[in-house]
Amino acid sequence: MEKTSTDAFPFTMNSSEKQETVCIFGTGDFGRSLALKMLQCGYSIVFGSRNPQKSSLLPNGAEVLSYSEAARKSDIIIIAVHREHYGFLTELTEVLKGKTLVDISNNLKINQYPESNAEYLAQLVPGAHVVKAFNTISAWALQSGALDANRQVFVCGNDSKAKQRVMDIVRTLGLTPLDQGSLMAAKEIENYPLQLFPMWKFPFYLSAFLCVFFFFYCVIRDVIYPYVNGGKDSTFRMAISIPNRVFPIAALTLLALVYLPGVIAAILQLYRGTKYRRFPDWLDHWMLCRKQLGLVALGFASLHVLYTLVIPIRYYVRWTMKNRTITQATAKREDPFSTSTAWLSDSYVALGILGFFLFVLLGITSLPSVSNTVNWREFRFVQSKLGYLTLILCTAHTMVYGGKRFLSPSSLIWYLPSAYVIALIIPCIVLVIKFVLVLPCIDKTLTRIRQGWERNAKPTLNGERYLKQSSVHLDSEL
Ligand SMILES: Cc1cc2nc3c(=O)[nH]c(=O)nc-3n(C[C@H](O)[C@H](O)[C@H](O)COP(=O)(O)OP(=O)(O)OC[C@H]3O[C@@H](n4cnc5c(N)ncnc54)[C@H](O)[C@@H]3O)c2cc1C
Ligand SMILES: NC(=O)C1=CN([C@@H]2O[C@H](COP(=O)(O)OP(=O)(O)OC[C@H]3O[C@@H](n4cnc5c(N)ncnc54)[C@H](OP(=O)(O)O)[C@@H]3O)[C@@H](O)[C@H]2O)C=CC1
Ligand code: HEM
Ligand SMILES: [Fe+3]
Repeated sequence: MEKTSTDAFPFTMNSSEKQETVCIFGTGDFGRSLALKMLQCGYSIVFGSRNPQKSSLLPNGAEVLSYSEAARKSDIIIIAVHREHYGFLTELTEVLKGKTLVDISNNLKINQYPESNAEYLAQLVPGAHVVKAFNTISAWALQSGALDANRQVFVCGNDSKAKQRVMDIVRTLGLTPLDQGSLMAAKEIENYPLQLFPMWKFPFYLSAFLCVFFFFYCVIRDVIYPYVNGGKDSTFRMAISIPNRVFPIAALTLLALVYLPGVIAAILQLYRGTKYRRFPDWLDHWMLCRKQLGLVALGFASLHVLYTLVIPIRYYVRWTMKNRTITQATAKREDPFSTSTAWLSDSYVALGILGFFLFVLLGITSLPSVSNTVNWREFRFVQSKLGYLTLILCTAHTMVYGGKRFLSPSSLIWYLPSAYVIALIIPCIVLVIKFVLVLPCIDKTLTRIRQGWERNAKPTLNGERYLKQSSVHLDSEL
């Protein structure tokens, strides 16, 4: 279908509305940036200011009046003033009656006040329609146009017409309005810009713990043990060898922890015989940050691949190979070619490559621009089915890497097994339980539960089942 020029923009104002006048209270950073952007988009702007004569640096074309005069010029007023300075608005109650006030304010810390700034504004000026918007956009981004970070503008308000008008303005500015409902949502919207990677905390802390634990574990086995038992200085291993153990082990462990909650969820649902009971908080939170866990795991796996690529150029590897060649030459001995070793080493590398390929595919599908193009079944197929295949390949890669040394007593050092053996524990548990869950007899019951069947549902007169009156309590058993 031929795209006409008007379709090029998601939303354009027709010429009569072009001159819509919008009033902005406050000639500070945000007021000025927003005014500039709105003037560029065809609005006419009138500022309300404490000192109209003194206001400088204002965009050309914007009028500056006192607050009360400016309020008379438009029925939509954007309050670009800090909440602490809202007091003067009570004197304007009459002139603001029936008008739309847009609260854009943020606070310095989460839940700084008992009520949201928008609800506070609504209390100060009860006759006006308060709409929350723009607080997630920075003045700088508005001015510089660098809106890549976040184009989303969360909007909420009790009056749907007023909210719609604000959303139209948001669209005209090339931003994406997200209706969050009534003014009760304002508190969450105000807390949003103050959060710092809320879903990344657990994955980051867990990764840090895994790296530190396995680093020291490998130092004990690879540096301290040879030193204590032979005075050998292997500290150089801390540069590449040990990180190239820690990173892949962290990747494999985190990958397994991405799929463990789904397995626990399934066991819980089977045990309870229903899906209508909430998961315990720790499991809910764990499930909600699987994406972050998976992406951190992919990061570690990528590091491992990079470290592995440099193995052949390392001085220590080249010295060892040269030395081994000279030793054989002087001893006139040639190590026989071992097909099984060749098989083992090529297979584990091949498994690693395939596992990493799928790992990257999981990462790509989690990009919003990609996940928005697939439906939920396709998304689940990649994330769940191919996700498990990734876990199987990476686990197999690690097992075959161990090869003949795997679980052999000779690889114990001070009774400590090789680090990769420990890394295999969680993935193997997940895969074994998953294998049991997909057995037809169990899978059939689980599927029925997930389709709404309940083990203890009481039958009713007309034979229909209705849900057990299990109130949705938090299940504190676990
Ligand atoms: C690189 C990488 C990127 C990733 N990106 C994403 C991503 O973008 N988005 C994402 O979600 N995951 C992402 N993941 C994590 C993981 O791939 C998905 O969460 C995947 O869907 C998990 O599949 P699963 O079979 O373990 O569990 P699921 O398929 O999620 O769940 C198993 C069953 O448990 C039940 N269940 C699941 N969640 C709940 C719940 N909250 N309440 C009640 N029942 C529930 C369902 O009935 C479901 O059938 C990523 C992982 C990696 C490695
Ligand atoms: N800066 C940003 O990037 C963002 C800011 N916000 C929100 O926008 C609002 C304005 O922020 P910003 O523009 O940065 O703040 P500024 O301090 O730069 O400007 C605030 C303006 O409020 C007016 N004002 C009215 N009464 C008072 C008073 N008693 N004391 C001080 N100023 C008063 C002043 O305008 P005048 O002198 O003309 O009266 C002043 O310029 C805040 O609520 C902020 O949380 C939201 C998102 C991003
Ligand atoms: C291109 C992909 C990959 C290649 C070429 C590769 C190659 C290798 C190599 C050569 C080793 C031995 C390293 C050494 O001896 O110093 C190794 C070990 C290992 N790899 Fe990979 N790998 C790949 C992907 C992965 C992925 C995706 C994972 C897991 C998510 C993984 C997990 C491991 C683990 C746990 C070890 C054992 C580390 C140890 O204890 O020494 N690998 N890999
Ligand atoms: Fe809770």
